[in-house]
Amino acid sequence: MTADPPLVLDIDGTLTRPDGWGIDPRVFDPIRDWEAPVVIATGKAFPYPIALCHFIGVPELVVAENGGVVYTGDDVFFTADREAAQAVTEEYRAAGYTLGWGAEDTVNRWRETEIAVNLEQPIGPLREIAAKHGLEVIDTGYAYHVKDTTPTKGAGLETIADHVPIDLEAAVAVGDSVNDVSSFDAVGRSFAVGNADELAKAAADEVLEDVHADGTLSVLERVRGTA
Ligand SMILES: O=C(O)COP(=O)(O)O
Ligand SMILES: [Mg+2]
Repeated sequence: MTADPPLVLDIDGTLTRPDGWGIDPRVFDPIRDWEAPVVIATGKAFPYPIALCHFIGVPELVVAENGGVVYTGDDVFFTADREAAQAVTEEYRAAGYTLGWGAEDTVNRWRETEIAVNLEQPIGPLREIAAKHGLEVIDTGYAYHVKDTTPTKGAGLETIADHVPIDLEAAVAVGDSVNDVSSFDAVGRSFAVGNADELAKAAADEVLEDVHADGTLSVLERVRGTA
């Protein structure tokens, strides 16, 4: 008997339309019909992947904020707090910069363990201030994330596997950027979409030719029923 392997899916760059922005609607049905757990592992704030699972109609298994927030379907785990990142961005603002998301800032409004900065803002001073506070800045290609160095998507996956039956050795991960490298290390098989950054490409077992959701859909077709 064959089964589907568990999946670990990144959002931005991975489930997005091949032109780069917005979820590609073609991913909804394969995810909904997948006959094994699907974990959404993202740098986005907690409500975004929860809403994605909700609207697709699958159980909420989520690693959010690059591992800062983990949800097993029953319990939420926080592996950092927002205060240090907040202090960094306050200093960044005091130096005359902005986070770049406008007054209401829905990107950070519900973010609990890190802060994201728009890519149009200068990263040099952000990195300098973050380093003074013992934090790191990672560039996902969609935002700069000011974060504690401890949380990672991969560690979040281990937390999920401690609480729900999911075999990470059998799991397949798809991603596009530096924040997916730890996911790739945590699972049995990993794929970088064609648009992935160099770090993700170097860490993946295989680099796909197809970009964004085209790449991810090709993986789903290939690994369906192979566990
Ligand atoms: O929040 C980001 O910058 C990127 O999000 P992702 O991890 O889902 O690609
Ligand atoms: Mg991504």
